[in-house]
Order: sequence, then C-alpha cells, then structure tokens
Amino acid sequence: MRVVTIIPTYNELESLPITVGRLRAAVPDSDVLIVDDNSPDGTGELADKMASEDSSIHVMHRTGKAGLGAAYLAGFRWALDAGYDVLVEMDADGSHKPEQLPSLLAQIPLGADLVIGSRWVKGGSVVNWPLHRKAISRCGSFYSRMMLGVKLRDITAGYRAFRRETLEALDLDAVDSVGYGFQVDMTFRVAQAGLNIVEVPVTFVERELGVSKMSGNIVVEAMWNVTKWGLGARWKKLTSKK
Ligand SMILES: Nc1nc2c(ncn2[C@@H]2O[C@H](COP(=O)(O)OP(=O)(O)O[C@H]3O[C@H](CO)[C@@H](O)[C@H](O)[C@@H]3O)[C@@H](O)[C@H]2O)c(=O)[nH]1
Repeated sequence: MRVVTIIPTYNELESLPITVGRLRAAVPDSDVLIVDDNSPDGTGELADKMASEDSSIHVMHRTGKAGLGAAYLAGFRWALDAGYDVLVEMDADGSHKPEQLPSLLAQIPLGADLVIGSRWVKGGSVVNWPLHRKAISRCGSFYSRMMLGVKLRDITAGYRAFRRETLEALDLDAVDSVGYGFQVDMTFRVAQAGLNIVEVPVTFVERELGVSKMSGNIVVEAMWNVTKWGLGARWKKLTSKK
C-alpha cells in the first residue's frame, strides 16, 4: 500500500518541520507532499530544503493563497498521477497527531473507502479549543448531518485517509468549496457515491504555533453550501418520484 500524506501550508514555518518529523517517525512508509501557497514567511523554501534532504518528501508550489480545498485538490491530482494507493489529509500545525495515523490507515484493508479521524465519536476529543470553536464544529456537523442525511459525527473533520479508487470515483473538477465546506463537500460526495465511510476516534490538539486561517467567510461559505446541497438533494428526490 503506497501512502502519501498531503500537508497544505500557508505560513507554517515553525510547525511544519515538527509535524513532518513526527510523521516520518510515526509512519516511515508514508511519503509526504507539502502543498504551499507561496507563504510569505518562507514555508515553501523550508519545504524545498526538507525535500532536498529526504527523497520521500515532495513539494508543490502554488502562486498564491487559494484556500485549503484548492490546495488539497491539486495535491490529490498529483498523488493520483504518481500512483499512490492511499491519500491522507493532514494539517501542518500538529492538530492532527501523526502518531494516530496508523489507526486511520488500519481501516483501509478492512474495507473503508474514506476514513475520518473523528473528534466527536466515542474516544475522540479536542484539546485546548475555546468554547466557540467547539460550538462551531459541533453545530456545523449537526447541521450538515440534518441537511445532508449523512449519518456521521464529524463531517467537517480535516484528518482523513482516502482510498485512491474513492477519489477516482468522484468528479473532482466539480468541487469548488474552500474551507470547512470542502471537507463537508467531499464527505457528501463520497456518501452519495454509496461508498463506505468509517470514523475512528482521534484527539485534535489546537495549534500552539502560528495562527488558524479559519474565518467568518469560511463558516458562512460552509453553511450556505450545506443548505444548497441539502435542498438540491431533496428537490432531486422529489422530482425523480414524479
Ligand atoms: N496551501 C494552503 N494551505 C492552507 C490554506 N489555508 C489553510 N491552509 C493550511 O491548512 C491547514 C489547516 O488550516 P488551519 O487554518 O489551521 O485550519 P483550522 O481552522 O484549524 O481547521 C481545521 O479544522 C477544521 C475542522 O475543525 C477542518 O475543516 C479543516 O480542514 C482543518 O483541519 C494548515 O496546515 C494550514 O496551513 C491555503 O489557502 N492554502
């Protein structure tokens, strides 16, 4: 099983080497793809240096900040072309513990098409999150579950492992969401394709270095899209019955 862990970065100079070091120690067999959006703090140059010292680390440079969703889509395309069997999504800031990746990967041979590292299933948790982030995440997952009929606890989670065939089954060109909405969008598409989504408990640790790129716009985008997708799916169901 050839695994690649895709790490999108925007201004992650301090966090990136720590996270990649932990990942290499925890899952030495996983290659790494860093997708940098021309970070002003020099993260891209640091990533190049790391790649020059370790042939399992690859770097994709993009011209400017275009959002986490766009970075992942570019990373997916590169990794599919390169022939990887499993594509992992991981934040650069250490909030997704690399030491927990083996528990996500273990689900792939058992038949999972998408594995979600879930904060809100039994055994999952969040460390050091302010109350408002907990509320946004829980409400976002609850609203998405209600609107989309996807029976998962943590639909917005960003710690994931995709089987390559799962991504090949989707129309990636049609995905245009940027923030939280991207994770919900991908989950909804995988669920609609009738594929097997498995949640495993993880501990999400709030970053200690750098700053989150979460913004009000990203939350509004997600809510708007979820409403649109949910109503669209209901309308489709209604009109196909006639
Ligand atoms: N290349 C690139 N990377 C980006 C961009 N925006 C964010 N990133 C990178 O994406 C990762 C997550 O960004 P954060 O800003 O730390 O995200 P967060 O608010 O903590 O959100 C996390 O949790 C959400 C659910 O609670 C998830 O939906 C989200 O995917 C992420 O895992 C980090 O590695 C960050 O550098 C961008 O425009 N371009």
